Amino acid sequence: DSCYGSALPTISPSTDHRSVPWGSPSVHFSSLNGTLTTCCNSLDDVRTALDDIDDRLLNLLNQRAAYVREATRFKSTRASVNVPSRNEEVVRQAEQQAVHIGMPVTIARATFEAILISSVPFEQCIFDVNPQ
Ligand SMILES: C=C(O[C@@H]1C=C(C(=O)O)C=C[C@H]1O)C(=O)O
Repeated sequence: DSCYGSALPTISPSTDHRSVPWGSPSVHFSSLNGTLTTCCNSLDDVRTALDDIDDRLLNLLNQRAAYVREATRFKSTRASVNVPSRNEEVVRQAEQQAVHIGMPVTIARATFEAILISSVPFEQCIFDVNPQ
């Protein structure tokens, strides 16, 4: 729907007070034995799933930080640590992939902007603490 685009629409809610849960579970996934499962039946169910995904994201971000650290080894000057054109390419690729896999583009863009505004200072710090 319209909330998956790169610009979010401003739409006032059709009703402001709803009996919960409204709608029907919208997360469909294959469980271990291959049967189709849906989630969720409670806010606790939702938060348990989010906590699990956040843990996996942190592990991936840890791996990414290890490669960012490695990139520093190929930079000869501090000024060459930050590469704005490459930063833009990383965000643009994330936005394009988001469209491709049908995920909200606003989330992809904001997430990768946050990754870059934290990765560059991290890489600069690694550069600074490693005198040659
Ligand atoms: C990792 C690099 O260094 C910096 C960090 C980047 C990143 O986290 O993806 C991208 C570009 C650079 O600003 C690189 O040059 O590729």
